[in-house]
Amino acid sequence: MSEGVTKGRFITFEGIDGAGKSSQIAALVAHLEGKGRVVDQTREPGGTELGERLRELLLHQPMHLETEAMLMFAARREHLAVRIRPALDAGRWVVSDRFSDATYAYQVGGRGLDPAKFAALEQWVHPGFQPDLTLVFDLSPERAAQRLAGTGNAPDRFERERRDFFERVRGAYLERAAADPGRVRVIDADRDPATIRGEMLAIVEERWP
Ligand SMILES: Nc1ncnc2c1ncn2[C@@H]1O[C@H](COP(=O)(O)OP(=O)(O)OP(=O)(O)O)[C@@H](O)[C@H]1O
Ligand SMILES: Cc1cn([C@H]2C[C@H](O)[C@@H](COP(=O)(O)O)O2)c(=O)[nH]c1=O
Repeated sequence: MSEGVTKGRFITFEGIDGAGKSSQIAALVAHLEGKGRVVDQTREPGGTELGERLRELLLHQPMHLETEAMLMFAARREHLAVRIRPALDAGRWVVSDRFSDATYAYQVGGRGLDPAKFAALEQWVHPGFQPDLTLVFDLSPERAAQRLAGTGNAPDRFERERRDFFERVRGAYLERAAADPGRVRVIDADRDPATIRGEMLAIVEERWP
């Protein structure tokens, strides 16, 4: 990296549907921009023209679980090539609503994908590359379902899953956090938004004052 260019950082947000990620992403982006960072906010599946088209299929079209996992990684491959890597190389910060931990949680934990197949896809698509920081918003499926019901939005294919599916997804996120505590931080999302925001910003500030 040439002198004078600030190194870009890659921060990802994770959690079961309805845990409250979206609300907090906006707060983090505003905080980082307030500190003069140039931030690229994005999401998965999605973040590119092709990725957004794949998102439509993934959220609405029934498919085999391995097809689902491979399409998640296909969208991610494009996202890395077109958006994430160029932004980081240019010194920008990238804040993404989900990345590969979501595939581990939803497809391995939730659907029962063979973890060796997940590891092979991860190794193919981003060998040796992980987010600098991952924030997992941890909430019970019961509370998350109440929150989602309150939005009045029509549920997608994932949001229509049963409670036990989300229990497994939640468990897989916690497993992933336990395996890599330096990168993955768990935030108790069953609190008021201001308290959650304070803890989230403290974690980021501690790492990059
Ligand atoms: N801490 C909180 N306490 C109570 N309600 C909350 C809290 N955080 C978010 N909500 C509300 O819960 C709903 C879901 O929040 P949000 O869209 O941020 O979740 P999400 O994790 O991004 O969900 P998804 O992954 O499905 O997009 C929204 O109506 C939001 O206003
Ligand atoms: C990246 C990724 C996502 N999913 C699921 C998780 C959510 O239910 C949707 C995305 O919707 P969001 O409201 O924007 O979070 O997709 C998944 O199953 N596997 C993945 O890798």
